Amino acid sequence: MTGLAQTVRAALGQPPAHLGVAVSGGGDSLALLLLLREATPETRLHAVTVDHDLRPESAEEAACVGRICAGLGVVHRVLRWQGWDGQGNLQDAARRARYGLIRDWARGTGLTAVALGHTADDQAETLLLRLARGSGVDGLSAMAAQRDHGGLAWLRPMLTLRRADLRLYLQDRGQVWIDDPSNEDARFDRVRARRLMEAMTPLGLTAGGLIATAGRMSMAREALDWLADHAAHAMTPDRGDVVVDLAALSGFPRETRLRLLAEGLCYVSSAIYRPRFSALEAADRSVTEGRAHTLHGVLMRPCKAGVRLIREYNAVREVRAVPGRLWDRRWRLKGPPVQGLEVRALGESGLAVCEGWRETGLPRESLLASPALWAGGQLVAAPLAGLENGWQAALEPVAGLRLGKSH
Ligand SMILES: Nc1ncnc2c1ncn2[C@@H]1O[C@H](COP(=O)(O)OP(=O)(O)OP(=O)(O)O)[C@@H](O)[C@H]1O
Repeated sequence: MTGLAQTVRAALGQPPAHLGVAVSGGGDSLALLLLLREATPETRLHAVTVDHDLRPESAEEAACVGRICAGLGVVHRVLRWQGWDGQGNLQDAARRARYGLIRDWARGTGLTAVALGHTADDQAETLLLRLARGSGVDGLSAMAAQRDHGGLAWLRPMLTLRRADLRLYLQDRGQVWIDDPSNEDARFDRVRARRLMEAMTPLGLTAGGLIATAGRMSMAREALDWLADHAAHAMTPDRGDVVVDLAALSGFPRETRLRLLAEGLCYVSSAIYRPRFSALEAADRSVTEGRAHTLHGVLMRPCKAGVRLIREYNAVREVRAVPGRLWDRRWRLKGPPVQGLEVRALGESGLAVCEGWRETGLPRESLLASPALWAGGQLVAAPLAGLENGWQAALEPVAGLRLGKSH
């Protein structure tokens, strides 16, 4: 077995019997395919290519990956992106769509893990781009060799391998790869970062050095996570809100408090991304001085115990869902099957109908932004405000939060 294949094998640990491999046809992911074949002969590989249909050649390129796979005896599937809806940034939309398509395909195929071809060079470029954004320890940390998300294990077994070595490996085997012209397009930050790195080498600022930094940042992140775990008792979820005991957090470093605050905000707003560090610092200043603050769609209101994090009514005023489906990405109302009902925020008009709301012990602001069931303008149920009518509100916080886990 070659040295590269040994590294891949070691990074995989115990490889599954069936493994998905995301192959764009570029040098990195083709090397991944060949290395996995060499490193894990007992594993059955299932290759997949997403055709983003953004360039005229893309369909032929996907078919070319199919031919390479056929030559290697590996099953291959092409998934086609249905196109961009014009929202946000095209690159980002394509990337999200790619992960979504691969996830659905993997689940449908019965796979539990998918391997990706990220390399040490990708890590170094990412670190450079994050530095430009002023990222902290989390953003500067190395990518994880395994990340569990969406019911799948996403494996990156080539994180310590260099792109140039992978190219040599392919050349030695006479294996050609597809050069995506966007890899040379200086409109993309990543391409500029790659070029910049070459220019910085004489300064001693090399990919190797950046990767070492990313590795140390990962260790620092582990330490900070450990501290946050030990301070998490100061954050008590309460029916969708979070009550922060500021006194219990007082002995902890500021970073720990900010980390937990960010997590509390994500828990309440069901946001996947954390607020910007500078915004978080401003919010922390306000609440420690006993002032209310609004951030990330969350109202931070002083209370007896410290601060209560409450979903901001304005952020959910327009949010609607069919009963049984997720509302505000975290609440699910469950009840008898009835046609023509809709989930919306309770709001002022709804709260006026809930006579017993004070007995719930929840503040008015929390109830205004709580999920309620409506038949047109008629309130049918508001479980959090004490009007149940056979309906229950179940909370499903976004995955991966410490608060969701510990309570
Ligand atoms: N069109 C594609 N079809 C299948 N797999 C792909 C495709 N594009 C990328 N991949 C997979 O993703 C890996 C990383 O590629 P790339 O860095 O371009 O993607 P990214 O998803 O934008 O990266 P990141 O996750 O770092 O943002 C590739 O090595 C390959 O395994």
